[in-house]
Amino acid sequence: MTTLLDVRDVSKRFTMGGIFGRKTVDAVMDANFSLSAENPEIFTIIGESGSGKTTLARMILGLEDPSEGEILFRGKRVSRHGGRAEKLAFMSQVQPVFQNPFEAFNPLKKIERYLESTARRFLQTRDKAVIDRAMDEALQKVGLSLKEVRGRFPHEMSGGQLQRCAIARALIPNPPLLIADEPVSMVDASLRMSIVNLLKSLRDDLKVSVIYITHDLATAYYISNRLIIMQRGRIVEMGDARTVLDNPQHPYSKLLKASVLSTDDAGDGKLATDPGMVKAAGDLVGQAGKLVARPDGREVRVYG
Ligand SMILES: Nc1ncnc2c1ncn2[C@@H]1O[C@H](COP(=O)(O)OP(=O)(O)OP(=O)(O)O)[C@@H](O)[C@H]1O
Repeated sequence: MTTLLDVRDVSKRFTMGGIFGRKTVDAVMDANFSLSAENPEIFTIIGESGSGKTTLARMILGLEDPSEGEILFRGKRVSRHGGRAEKLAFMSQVQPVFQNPFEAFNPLKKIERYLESTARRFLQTRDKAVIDRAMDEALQKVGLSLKEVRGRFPHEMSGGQLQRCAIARALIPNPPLLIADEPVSMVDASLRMSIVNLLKSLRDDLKVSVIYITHDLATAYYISNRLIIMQRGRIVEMGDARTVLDNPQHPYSKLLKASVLSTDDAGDGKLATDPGMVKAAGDLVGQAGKLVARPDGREVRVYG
């Protein structure tokens, strides 16, 4: 297997405050997983608020350096430092899609301006015909066209359409990997599934791998190949998405699943939790993980 992304023993500790009020947060602890270059997949990172999902994504994007461990993309170490050309080459391979498309676009700028500057930057050309073609191709991949988008400002589009434009922008350099951090949580409920299906078709039709970060177990179940469940910085369970979600092994994963089924808040993407159960699950985290063989022959790794 050729490895696309290799996350090896990665931890991130933030230190805040001065010498007297110093505080540290272990945002990510000992994360390990890898994605294959040959088999594009949707790899989901799930966990409630503050569990370290975004920090892990920022390290994969080279926006933060790990405190320990290393992240390799196609065998090369990902780092916040490095020259402009090196960064551009990396960014053409790994592109982010953020949560709020309305924040990703300046309300005073036409959408095509963003697409244009991305195309100019990655294709290293000023040729208008080449740039227009690249923009149109990327927009077609998300079910839009340059004709539909041209001349429009962000507020003239729905959240779903704007998120498609953000995904189109990310696709301009033809990256093999997208990191989508809660890409549907700010999109109208009625349009969410169309974005989720779009991620699925990027994987199936364009062979793009997607790291999908979410609170939402339902969409995770629907599109993911594999997933990891994070709690307070640690991966507590990892495996085939349906195997894990059909029959979670770790107490925290069980709790997440139970919370979705039992609270009204789940629709907002926030999971209500019982503090007693969270503590019980938390106490188990930090013990060595073990592979659990399931009767159907599949395996999940369970920590605790
Ligand atoms: N730059 C930073 N400085 C200090 N602490 C940070 C920083 N970034 C994140 N943290 C802390 O690290 C922990 C993990 O945060 P992170 O944003 O990665 O979680 P998350 O799972 O993405 O949460 P959410 O779903 O709310 O976005 C939290 O306790 C957060 O407060």
